[in-house]
Amino acid sequence: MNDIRIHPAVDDGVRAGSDNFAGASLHCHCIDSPVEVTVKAQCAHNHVCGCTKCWKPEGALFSMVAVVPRETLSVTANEDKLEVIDASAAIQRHACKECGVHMFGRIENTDHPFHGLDFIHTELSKDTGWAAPEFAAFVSSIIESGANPDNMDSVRGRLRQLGLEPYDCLSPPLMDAIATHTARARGVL
Ligand SMILES: N[C@@H](CCC(=O)N[C@@H](CSCO)C(=O)NCC(=O)O)C(=O)O
Ligand SMILES: [Zn+2]
Ligand SMILES: [Zn+2]
Repeated sequence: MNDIRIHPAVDDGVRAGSDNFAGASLHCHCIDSPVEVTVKAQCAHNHVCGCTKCWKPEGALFSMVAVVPRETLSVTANEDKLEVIDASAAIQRHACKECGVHMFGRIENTDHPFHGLDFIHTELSKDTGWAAPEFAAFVSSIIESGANPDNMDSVRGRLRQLGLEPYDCLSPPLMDAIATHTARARGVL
């Protein structure tokens, strides 16, 4: 089961972040003039994601993605290299045109439960203070990217071994938050 590679940041064990960490800068993979994004907050809900939309480093089965308050994030270099991958998606992912790395995902729909939060890939920072991933989301979705359906027990077993409980959507607290937002929007709560 150990030969299942989830993501480079977790394959050798999940590393805890630092308590008094207040953010750092992220860079894309360009050697020349990399895009720089500066975040002035610790991230929250860091998780590995199996969905087909999140950016994954070469060869990784999962992405690793977290959220920060939108107002704590700014593009501080080479913003002209960024483009939105899919303007129709709930999360508008701003990626570098040259290296393809996603620098941040932003939700512009003010009715979306996670409006106000930006999605970032903390591995793009050389700083190790970022909060560690806490769970695995959209695990079954890796099959949509071509993962072998017969391997799913091993994948879920490896995730549990790493302390990353596997879910086929988001974690229960986040799913409850989405449902609460929806119930309030419908006036039933
Ligand atoms: N099976 C689909 C699932 C895609 C999906 O719903 N992704 C989630 C989580 S991404 C971060 O955890 C989501 O919020 N999507 C909204 C969006 O990406 O715009 C697939 O794999 O494509
Ligand atoms: Zn780049
Ligand atoms: Zn995802």
